[in-house]
Amino acid sequence: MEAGPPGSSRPAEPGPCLSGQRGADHTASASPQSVAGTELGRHPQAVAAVLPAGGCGERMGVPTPKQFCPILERPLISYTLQALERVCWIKDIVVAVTGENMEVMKSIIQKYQHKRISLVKAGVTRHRSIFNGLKALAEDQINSKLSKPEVVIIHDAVRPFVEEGVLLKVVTAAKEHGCSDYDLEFGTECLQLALKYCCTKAKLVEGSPDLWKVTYKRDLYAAESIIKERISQEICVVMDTEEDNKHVGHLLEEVLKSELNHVKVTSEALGHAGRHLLQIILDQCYNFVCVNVTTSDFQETQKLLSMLEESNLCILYPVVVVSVHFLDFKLVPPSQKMENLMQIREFAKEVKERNILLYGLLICYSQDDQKLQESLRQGAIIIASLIKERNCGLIGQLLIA
Ligand SMILES: Nc1ccn([C@@H]2O[C@H](COP(=O)(O)OP(=O)(O)OP(=O)(O)O)[C@@H](O)[C@H]2O)c(=O)n1
Ligand SMILES: O=P(O)(O)OC[C@@H](O)[C@@H](O)[C@@H](O)CO
Repeated sequence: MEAGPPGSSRPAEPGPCLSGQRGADHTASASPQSVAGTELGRHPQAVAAVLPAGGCGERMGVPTPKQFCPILERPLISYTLQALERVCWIKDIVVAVTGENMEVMKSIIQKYQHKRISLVKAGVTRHRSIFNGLKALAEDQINSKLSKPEVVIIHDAVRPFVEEGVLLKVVTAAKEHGCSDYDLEFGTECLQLALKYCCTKAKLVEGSPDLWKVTYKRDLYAAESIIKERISQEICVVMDTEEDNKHVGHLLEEVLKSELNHVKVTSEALGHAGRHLLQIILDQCYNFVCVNVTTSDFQETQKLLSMLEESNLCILYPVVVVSVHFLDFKLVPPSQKMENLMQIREFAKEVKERNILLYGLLICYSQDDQKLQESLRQGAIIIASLIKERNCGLIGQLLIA
């Protein structure tokens, strides 16, 4: 990622920050540095980004260019766009794609509801693709919806984990710094190009370890693991009753808390028309454990699924729902219960279309405290693994603890 001015060597005067956009995704870029209140807040507009996305990904060794390779069924470039567009002071994002991938790119923008994106034709080299993006930003076209920026961030479309803090550092450096021997020594290609041919002053700023580029196939697996980890940090246990503290769902919640001590476990009842739960959904919790005890088999789970389907939560990431059912195997033979629970396969197939991964979990409810604890612990381990793996092949399966 580099910052440079489009056809001008004036220092940056970046735009105001309206940080904390509604619905902005916290998992995309969990930057601890909020830009609000920094110097960016004092200046009008002026930052744009150019994303070169016109390569063919030869080193990846697959037919699909790597920027369009799916991670959790969503193209890699969509994660990069998400990371950039949640930075409110970047006014325009110009993406350079090849003519043959223009329609693919348009459909990605539409499907994942990306905003502030313009497309230009890529060139035969990365630098030419960037140049085309810069030209679009520099042009004086009457109908152009692009505002002329004073600083342009150049960011590879295949670096999905860029954070607001590092973007801010780059933009500030573009504004403030000159060029040093150190920068020359450790310059990247773009930087060297700028130094050799432009009168632009340049500064190399330190990035974060997450800024690596997806280059080889193994990088796709690494990116997928990082994304899965980010969306697995919170679990909401949904109870089918509000008052009962001895509810077995609370016991499960306690066990989940002790088994998964790095994960935030909260609980919520579906009462009050699910208002609190709705807030949890809006706050982007991607994992739900729905405990069905006092109501009939899938009543609560179905209510939760409807709420999730109505929300926009599932557009960007697959949401995991584990429908938990308790059964005293000594009193009721599992086969009897199974018959009803088998419906889960149909539900799971339906909601998969909406990016919800539904799993079933039958926990042995023993009158013996020790045995019950053991089943709950086993249940918690299964839940943890379903959430961590997000395995589509296991949807609709009824697992037994
Ligand atoms: N003619 C090109 C070549 C590359 N890029 C983009 O530049 C970024 C970084 O380049 P690189 O990792 O080298 O991508 P590829 O050229 O696709 O990969 P490879 O070198 O393995 O073919 C990528 O987002 C890539 O799409 C581009 O916009 N136009
Ligand atoms: O070394 P690679 O060819 O993988 O990538 C080189 C460049 O595309 C990349 O590092 C730019 O982001 C910096 O100018």
